[in-house]
Amino acid sequence: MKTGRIIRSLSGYYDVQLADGTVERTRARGQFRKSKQKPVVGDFVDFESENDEGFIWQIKARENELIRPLIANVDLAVIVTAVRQPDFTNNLLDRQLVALAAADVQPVIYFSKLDLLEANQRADFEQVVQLYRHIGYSVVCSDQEPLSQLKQLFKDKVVVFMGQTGAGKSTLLNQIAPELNLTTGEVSKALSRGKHTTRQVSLITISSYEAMIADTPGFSSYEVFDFPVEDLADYFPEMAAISGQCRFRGCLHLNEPGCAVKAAVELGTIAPSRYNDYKLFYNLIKQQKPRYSRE
Ligand SMILES: Nc1nc2c(ncn2[C@@H]2O[C@H](COP(=O)(O)OP(=O)(O)OP(=O)(O)O)[C@@H](O)[C@H]2O)c(=O)[nH]1
Ligand SMILES: [Zn+2]
Repeated sequence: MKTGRIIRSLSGYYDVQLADGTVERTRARGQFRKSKQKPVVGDFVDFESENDEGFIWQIKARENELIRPLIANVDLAVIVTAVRQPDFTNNLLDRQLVALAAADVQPVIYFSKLDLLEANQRADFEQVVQLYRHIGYSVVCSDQEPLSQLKQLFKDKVVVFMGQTGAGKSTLLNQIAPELNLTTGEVSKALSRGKHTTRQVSLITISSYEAMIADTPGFSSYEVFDFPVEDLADYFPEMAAISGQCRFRGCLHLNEPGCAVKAAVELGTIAPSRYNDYKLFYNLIKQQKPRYSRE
């Protein structure tokens, strides 16, 4: 029996990479389908394979799992966020941060197109950069030697890229891995194929970064929030850090007296934009059809 990580799946076959870097082809047992457990790219599996034939016998427990693209055990997600074309909005970035936190995937914020800002606009935008850094997020700016910073963050990690169309995902990926040769400036083929066909994500080793990169972008802003509304504050790190100081356990930080979060907003230690997005997302989740109940 061998153990490795699935890096690609193609019509019933899986390419599994072993610790020494070699790749072997194998298949999933029929039994997985019956139990609704299906191996996905990123999974660690025990398998057998000889001359490209054999079976996966066991899927190891997953650290996390993204649905679009379907991939398991992701270490980092780079949220590519343009400051212009399209214009930056806190809402979109916070949405993606919340979605990643709910999926238990560590985010990296990458601000692209900073070169399009005039000097005074760039100085103003630094407040946004500092706001997110202060919360504790890793923030990389396109005009501050981004590649060397990303290199440090990516080491030994499995990385997925996400972000709005036109945000600059392909452009950034081309800088990191020119060998991928992605088309930019239009809906790039390599990155968008996943939306319309059954083509699956592959994990590609980028040796100069000592990292593996998913060649299909991750979910973007249009996700519904797929968790109970009571969990929302957990996904705002600066709120989660102080919610224990609220007078009431289970405080939703809306109208409750003695709310430490609201006090922090008034003091300015929590940014109004973040708290507004919290309230906005709270209402959005409330309006969604209830898929979770806590009874
Ligand atoms: N000035 C400037 N333009 C950029 C930057 N990054 C990307 N662009 C441009 O923005 C446009 C969109 O970039 P892409 O890399 O194709 O964006 P994408 O996120 O891959 O877009 P989709 O493939 O539609 O998802 C292209 O014309 C790029 O040349 C940047 O840092 N500065
Ligand atoms: Zn509270």
